[in-house]
Amino acid sequence: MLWQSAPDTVTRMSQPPKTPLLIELFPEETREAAELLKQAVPLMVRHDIPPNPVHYALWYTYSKGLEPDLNRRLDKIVKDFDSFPPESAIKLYRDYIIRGELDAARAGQQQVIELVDDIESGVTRSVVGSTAYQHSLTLGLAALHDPIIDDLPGVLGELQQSTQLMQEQQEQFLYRLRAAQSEIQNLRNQLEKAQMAATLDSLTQVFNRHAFTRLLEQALANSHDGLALVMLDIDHFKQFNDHFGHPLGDRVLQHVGQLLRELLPPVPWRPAMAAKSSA
Ligand SMILES: Nc1nc2c(ncn2[C@@H]2O[C@H](COP(=O)(O)OP(=O)(O)OP(=O)(O)O)[C@@H](O)[C@H]2O)c(=O)[nH]1
Repeated sequence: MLWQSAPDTVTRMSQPPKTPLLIELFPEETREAAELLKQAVPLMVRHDIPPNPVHYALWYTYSKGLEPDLNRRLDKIVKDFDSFPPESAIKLYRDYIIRGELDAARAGQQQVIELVDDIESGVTRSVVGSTAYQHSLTLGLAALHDPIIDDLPGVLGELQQSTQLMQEQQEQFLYRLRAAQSEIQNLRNQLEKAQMAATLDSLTQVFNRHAFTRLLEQALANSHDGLALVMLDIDHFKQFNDHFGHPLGDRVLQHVGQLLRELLPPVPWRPAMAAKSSA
C-alpha cells in the first residue's frame, strides 16, 4: 500500500490559543471604565503622551493593574526615555492588548497551512500511485499484445492486483478529501463568526457604527430610486441610567437590539445603534 498515514489526519488540526480576545480584556461597566479613564489620562498628560487609541489602551490597562509586567515595562520606558517612543507603544500594544487576536489569526493561518499541506501530500501520493498504475498497465497491455503469452493468468493477475491497489488509493484519497472538506467548512464558519463579531456591537448584537457607515455608503452608491433612513432614539436614557443603574440600562439596550433584530428585515438593513451602545 502506498498510503501509510492514518486517513483521518486532516481532522487533527492545531487547537486555537487560549489567550483572551480583545473584547474579553475590557469587560468594565461604564462607571468603572470612567474611573480608569480618570487615572489613565493624567498619567498620559504627565508623561506628555498623546492620548491616541494605542496609548490609551496601554495606559488604561496600566491603570487596571492586572498586567504587572506591562506596568513594569511602561514605568521603565517613561523613566529611561522621558518620553514614549511610538515603536515601544506598538510593541507593547501587540504584546499585551491584541495578542489574543494575533494568536487567533496565527492559529487560523496555521490551520489553513496544515490543511493545504495535507491535501497536497494526498494529491502527490495519488499522482505517484496513478503513475505506477499506468506503468503496470502499459507493461500488462504490451504483454497481452505478444502473440505467444506463456503466463496469461500471471499477467492478468498482476493487472488485477495493481487495479485493486489503485482503487484503494483513490478511496483513501477521497476519504481525505471529504475530511478536508469538513475542515474547510469549519474554518469557513470560524471566519464568518469572526467577521460577524467585527461588525456587531457586543452589547446589542446589531451592526456597530463602522458596519453601519459602510452599509450606508454601499446603499447610497447602489440606490437609484432614493433611499429611506429611519432614526430612532430612546428618550431620557440618562435619567433611566441614573435611576436604575447602568446594568439595567444595558439590559434595555439589549432588549431594544433584540426587538429591532426580530422586527426588521435581515442583512443588509439590520439597524445600527451608534449613540447609546457601548460600541
Ligand atoms: N447603560 C448604558 N448607557 C449608555 C451606553 N452608551 C451610552 N449610554 C448612556 O446614554 C446616554 C446618552 O443618550 P442620549 O440619547 O444622548 O441621552 P438621553 O438622556 O436619552 O436624552 P434624550 O434622548 O434627549 O432624551 C448617556 O447617559 C450615556 O451614559 C451603554 O452602553 N449602556
